[in-house]
Amino acid sequence: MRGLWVRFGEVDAVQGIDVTAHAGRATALLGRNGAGKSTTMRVLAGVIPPTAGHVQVDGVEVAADPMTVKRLTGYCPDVGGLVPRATPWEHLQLSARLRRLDGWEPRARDLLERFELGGVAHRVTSGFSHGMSRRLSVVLAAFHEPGVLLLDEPFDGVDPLGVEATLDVVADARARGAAVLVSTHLRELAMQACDQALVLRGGARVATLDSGELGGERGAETYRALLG
Ligand SMILES: Nc1ncnc2c1ncn2[C@@H]1O[C@H](COP(=O)(O)OP(=O)(O)OP(=O)(O)O)[C@@H](O)[C@H]1O
Repeated sequence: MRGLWVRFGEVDAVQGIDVTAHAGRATALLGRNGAGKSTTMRVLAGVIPPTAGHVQVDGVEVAADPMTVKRLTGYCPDVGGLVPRATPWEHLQLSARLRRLDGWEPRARDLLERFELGGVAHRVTSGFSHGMSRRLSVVLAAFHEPGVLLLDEPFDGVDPLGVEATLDVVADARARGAAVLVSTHLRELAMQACDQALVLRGGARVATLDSGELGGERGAETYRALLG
C-alpha cells in the first residue's frame, strides 16, 4: 500500500499511508479514535475505494478489482457484517458456497468450538451479545484460510477465552503464511498478536515500532507520547 489517501467529503480520513504486510507476519494498527484505522482496513478489504494511492493485495490492485480482493482477504469489520436472521452455521454455509469450498464442515465445527459458539451454532445472531458477535466475525474472517487476514477491533468486548482463541487464529494464519493486520486500542494485545505496529494519528503514520518497543511501562509511555 503506497500513499493511501481516503477523503470523505471534507474529511481526509487517511493521508498518504504506506504499509507493507509480509507473509507470515502480523502488523497492528494503533491510534486514537478517528486516526484512520478502520478506513485503512476497509480499503484493504475492498469495501471502499481509495481516493488516491496504490493498494495491492497479493498483486491485485484494489481499485481495479475489488471483487478479487474480497476473495483474497478475510475481513472482520469493526461493526456489523452479520445477518441478524441467520445462524452462525448459515453464515459459514454461505461463505463456503460463495467460495466453492469442499469439505468445509469439520473446520467450521472446529472454529465454532474454539470460539465457544458450538452451542449457539443454530441460533439466529440477532440475540447475540456484542462479544459473541465479535467472536463470530473473527471466525468468519478466518474460515476460508485467506492469504490476508484483516481484523478490525477483534478484541473489543471479548472475554479472555475469546481473546485467546483470536490470538490462536492469528498465530495459525501466520504459521500458514498469511499476512495479518489487526486494528486495536489494546497495546498489550497488539504486542502479543503482532510483530510490528504502525501508529496512526490524524490519518497519517507517526511511527512504526517493533512489538518489543511497546511493552511494559516504557512502551506505554512511548505509545502515549505518539498519540499526542
Ligand atoms: N463514511 C464516512 N463518512 C465521513 N467520514 C468518515 C467516514 N468514515 C470515517 N470517517 C471519518 O474518517 C476519520 C477516520 O475514521 P476511522 O473510522 O478510520 O478511524 P479509526 O481510527 O478506526 O477510529 P476508531 O478507533 O474510533 O474506530 C474520522 O474523522 C471519521 O469521522
